[in-house]
Amino acid sequence: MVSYLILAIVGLAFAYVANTVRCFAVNLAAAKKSGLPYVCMPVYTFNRFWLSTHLIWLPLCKKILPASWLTWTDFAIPDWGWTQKHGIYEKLGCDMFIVVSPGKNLLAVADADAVNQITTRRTDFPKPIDLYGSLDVFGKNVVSTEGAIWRHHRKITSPPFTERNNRVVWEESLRQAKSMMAGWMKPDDEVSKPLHDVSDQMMRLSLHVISLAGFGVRLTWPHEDEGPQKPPPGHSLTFKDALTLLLDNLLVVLVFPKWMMKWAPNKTLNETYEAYTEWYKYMREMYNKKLDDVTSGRAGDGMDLMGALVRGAGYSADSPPDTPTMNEKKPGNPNPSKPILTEDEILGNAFVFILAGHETAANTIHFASVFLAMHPSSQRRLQQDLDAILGDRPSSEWDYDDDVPKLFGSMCGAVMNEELRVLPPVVGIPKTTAQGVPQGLSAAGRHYSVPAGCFVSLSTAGLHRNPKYWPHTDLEDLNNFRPERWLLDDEAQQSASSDSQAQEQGPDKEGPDTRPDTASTLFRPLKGSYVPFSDGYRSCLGRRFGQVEILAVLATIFKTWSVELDVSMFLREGESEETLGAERKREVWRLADERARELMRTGMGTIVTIQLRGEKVPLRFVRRGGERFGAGVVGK
Ligand code: HEM
Repeated sequence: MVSYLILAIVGLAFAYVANTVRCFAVNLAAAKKSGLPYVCMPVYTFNRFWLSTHLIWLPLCKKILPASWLTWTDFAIPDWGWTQKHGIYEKLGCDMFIVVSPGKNLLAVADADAVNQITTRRTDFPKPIDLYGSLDVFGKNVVSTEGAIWRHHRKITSPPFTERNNRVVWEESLRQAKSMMAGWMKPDDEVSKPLHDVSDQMMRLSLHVISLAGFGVRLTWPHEDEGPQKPPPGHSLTFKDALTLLLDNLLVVLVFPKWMMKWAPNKTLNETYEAYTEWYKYMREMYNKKLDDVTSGRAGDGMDLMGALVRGAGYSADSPPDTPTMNEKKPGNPNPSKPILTEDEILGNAFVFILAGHETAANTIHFASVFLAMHPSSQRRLQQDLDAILGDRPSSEWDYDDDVPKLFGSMCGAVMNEELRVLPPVVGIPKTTAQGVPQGLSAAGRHYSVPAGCFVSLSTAGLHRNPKYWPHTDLEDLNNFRPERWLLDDEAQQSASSDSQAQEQGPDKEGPDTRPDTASTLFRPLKGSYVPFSDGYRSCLGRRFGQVEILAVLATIFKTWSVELDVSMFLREGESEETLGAERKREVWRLADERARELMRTGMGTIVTIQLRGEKVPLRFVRRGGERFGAGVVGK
């Protein structure tokens, strides 16, 4: 009996190895046929088993194998697109290459021309939607679907993203940013305490903005609340607590089945389940209220995402939900017996808007603050531009139509663009080719054939550092945050057309995105070389929403405050920042700067978006004029 078992195990192992070798040979042959450069790997980096155990095997391989056998380890961690950036393309001498493995071929792209072709040939290079299944927590949505179903979702979810609605985003962002700062400092304070949770606070700010602008629910900061908030009748958590808990434990929600979250003897799982069910209840209440508003002809305020989703699903005053023919009347409904969007799909879209919209913008504001603390002279230049644009007017008088285009075209826009260049929240935008259908692709005057069933990664980290596309002093300069690279000299500025961002409208519902990424008064990257918001048909729906929010928050903070690296951990006993001599000041700042650089180099990891996963960079905000570590002190 035992010998049969051993035989069966050996047989299975043999079959597994034989199949692995066969798959590798097939993928290698396809890569050779493609005409593209390729490198070989013994494992597929995104294989589930490898993903969960690579931290055990990799050090082991590095210990026992000779260095010449280890070239594949460059690609063996899931975040290799980030750790390698453009360096790997330089090493291989090309801007596109295939990583061949037994599981799948992967095409890595840092070529702008190829990116343009891929993003505009939607059916040839669709999204690998199996990767996005976990986003269907509440229902299918515009992010997790493809083909006709995606078109359907996109058509219904696009209308609220208009300039009129971005005005609401602007106003709420100004309000929330002021409030966040008030939570850190009293009106007479000159300096904040060391802040170790700036990223969490920015996340909260961004959540507050989307909550009001998207769903009409204004969220408050703890210092604005009069005592702890009570959940309303029928709820065990407040809306804010449910949403915050849900997003704080997002990974739990995406990975664990709901029954396990409910029944497992684990507090985090149980609490996350409670947040999940509570948020669902709130969204259903919001949905029902909106349904009532829409079917009785009452208009929604502001951006009103939920209202747009309900109206898009076919409900109106003429077609309340109990009208049997409601959906038959709607053009484009492939199956008249079913609603245009089901209730689950409406809630699914509401959830991904919050997910896609809050972390990306929050990261940008957080890292822009960290970078500005590390580069005081760029910060001063930003503040000079803010003074020139906004003068002495209080933020209640800042004007969306007048001021936003100017902010876009100033150092404020340059800081935002540069942060998104250096640290795009999505470092590899995933696409694929269909099984059985290779796809032609041309780049640098040559024609290639991308293998069928190939995973394609548009490497934002690589493209954004490709020396072909960016003004730079040397290669290292491309890794650095230098917003001044976006500023044009006077002559170039004059020849640039007058502000195109001011006239920008919402995204096209179905066509590829042809809108420029940046203001015309700043450096305009070659199309396809700068894609923090992706591009083409599947470009970000909330791009302008995010940009307006980021500009509003940066302007609010830096008009009044400066940010500095907190140096407390480098002070000796008895030392204080106020009494440090010039030399010692320079020394502690250098140490804080080095630590920040090291963390940004080694501490980043991707879960949905890229962020510092362990230790954070502590910051302090000081009233302008009271800086302790200005450009004069730190020498940059
Ligand atoms: C700095 C801010 C933002 C950045 C950098 C960003 C980036 C991106 C990227 C790279 C994609 C493509 C993802 C992929 O193909 O897998 C995307 C898609 C999307 N984003 Fe954003 N985003 C931002 C803000 C927002 C906001 C504020 C919202 C909504 C309120 C939003 C909603 C969406 C949606 C719905 C999609 C899917 C579009 C589709 O597939 O048709 N994003 N975003």
